[in-house]
Amino acid sequence: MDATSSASAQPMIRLSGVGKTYDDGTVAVQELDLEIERGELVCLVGPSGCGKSTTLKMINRLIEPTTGTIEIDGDDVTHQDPVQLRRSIGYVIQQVGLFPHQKILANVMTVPLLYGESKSVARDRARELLDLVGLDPATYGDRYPHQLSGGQQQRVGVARALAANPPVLLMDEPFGAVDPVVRTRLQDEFLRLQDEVGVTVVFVTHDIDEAVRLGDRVAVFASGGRLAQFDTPARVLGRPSDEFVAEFVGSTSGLRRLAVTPLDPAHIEPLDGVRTGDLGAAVGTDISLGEALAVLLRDDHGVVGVREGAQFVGVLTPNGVHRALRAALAEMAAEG
Ligand SMILES: Nc1ncnc2c1ncn2[C@@H]1O[C@H](COP(=O)(O)OP(=O)(O)OP(=O)(O)O)[C@@H](O)[C@H]1O
Repeated sequence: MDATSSASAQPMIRLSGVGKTYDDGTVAVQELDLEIERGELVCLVGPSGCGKSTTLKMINRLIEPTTGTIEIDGDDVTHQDPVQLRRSIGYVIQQVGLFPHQKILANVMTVPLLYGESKSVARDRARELLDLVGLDPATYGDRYPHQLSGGQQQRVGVARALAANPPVLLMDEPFGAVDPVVRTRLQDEFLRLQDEVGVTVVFVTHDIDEAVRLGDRVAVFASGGRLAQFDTPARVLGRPSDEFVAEFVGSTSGLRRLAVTPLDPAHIEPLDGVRTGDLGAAVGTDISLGEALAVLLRDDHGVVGVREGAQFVGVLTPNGVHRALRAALAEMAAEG
């Protein structure tokens, strides 16, 4: 095995036996073991005060653990210079922390400049990043932070955190302060962006809907910093590991689970005889069952086109979706 393959075989972030007891005796995190793969998006979720933020801040050493070790890409973070470490890890928080007296472009440029890039390289990089987060640099670059909406400021925060090309991005309730509609849009955009950039993300939220929507895996914390379950969204919702998780994910977990259950292609029906011009809405083949149901309910045509790229490959009908729902619900019931 060469150096590259052994490096990529290990998790990007590994917490082993990590604990934090604050000076006043508060146990914020207990004996935490967590391994996060390269390119994975892991959500830490749980009720207020269960140790999510403390865990996140131990990864970039804003807080020192009392016990255990934390490795990033195989290197123990406690052996690294904290300032250097923090520069190499992106960090996005709810209070974006943009410099109020600097224009947006200058705000994003700070990071490449800090790394010793020339002004012109830093400016190009900042423009590219603003574009990446969906803000036209020509429109927004010359504005000051207070001239942007909360959601737009949050995007700038994400752009700035990505400016150093960090392998790891830590996010603490980044979309917590924006209204639900903007929040959903930011979540969608962020998922696309994360896919494109391939960065490993640890994302703190107290909102189970946000966690199952974004996370490849979800770590559910119980109070006292106990990790109650670490699993895929579908399994956390479908097979909670204990009473606490079951209660936390709530009684609507069946519905939530549909949102993370992919539509089985077996339930897409052939196009036979349907003129694509007659189809109202169209969806992709990677749609979730929950979305399929929602689109069908919204659309008055009763038939929704399914596209792969530009090509129509079939249709969704109320019958097909009904069959898919029954199959998925039966599977959930069988899993108990
Ligand atoms: N500096 C501190 N000194 C003492 N106790 C602290 C300190 N910071 C946090 N705590 C306590 O540690 C526990 C975990 O806090 P933490 O902020 O990690 O929780 P959280 O899950 O992120 O909560 P929230 O969702 O409310 O932000 C809480 O009981 C909190 O009161």
